[in-house]
Amino acid sequence: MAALLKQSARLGLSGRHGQVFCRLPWALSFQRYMFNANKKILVEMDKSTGVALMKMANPPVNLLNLETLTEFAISMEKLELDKDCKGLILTSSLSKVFTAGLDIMEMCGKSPEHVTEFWRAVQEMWLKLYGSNLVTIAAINGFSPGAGCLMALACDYRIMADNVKYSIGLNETQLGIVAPFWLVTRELRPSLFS
Ligand SMILES: CCC/C=C/C(=O)SCCNC(=O)CCNC(=O)[C@H](O)C(C)(C)COP(=O)([O-])OP(=O)([O-])OC[C@H]1O[C@@H](n2cnc3c(N)ncnc32)[C@H](O)[C@@H]1OP(=O)([O-])[O-]
Repeated sequence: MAALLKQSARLGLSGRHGQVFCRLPWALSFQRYMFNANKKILVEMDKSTGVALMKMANPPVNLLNLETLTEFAISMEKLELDKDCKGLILTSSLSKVFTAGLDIMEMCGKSPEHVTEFWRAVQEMWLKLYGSNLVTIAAINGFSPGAGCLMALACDYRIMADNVKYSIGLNETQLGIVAPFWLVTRELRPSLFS
């Protein structure tokens, strides 16, 4: 994946929003930094390649709760502000789960205010990823139901571990959750709305 990004940079390929890559100056080579606010989202930025590796790290199944979604949005903002960052690989620190999707406990028995705040954070996560100027790659290294699939769809490229046990898909209707309109209109059935 890093090689894919490097190759894109060498060929001068454009990102989704017309961003053109260029080689990094020698002075920045081999520089790395890491950040994580609450350790649910780990980011390792390699300035020599311009590629950031972002790992979801919320065991046991990387649930996307309000805290994790907020941390994700902040991490994306930091990377967007880093002029050296050209690409992002989004993956999981867990061995067999990319993410189990939205934490359904955030929608169960909670106040309307909390649920509103939670869904706003879900939309913000999608906006940050889908609207990113970075070249984004989802490295799906395990199960990826519901919002895990949404995250993968929001990236420019998706690569999934070659294991028949792992599944990916939008299964939220089985839980009585309707896919948000912005997901349907922008990614699933765009031709219907253009
Ligand atoms: C598209 C836009 C809308 C999106 C909607 C969604 O994302 S809707 C969501 C769509 N997502 C799904 O439908 C995911 C369904 N989950 C799965 O398919 C499996 O958990 C797995 C295959 C991801 C991992 O299998 P595994 O054998 O490695 O792990 P395990 O199964 O033993 O789980 C460990 C613990 O996590 C708990 N927990 C899990 N998920 C959720 C959740 N979403 N929430 C809360 N809790 C959840 C589980 O109950 C258990 O708790 P316990 O008993 O320890 O207190």
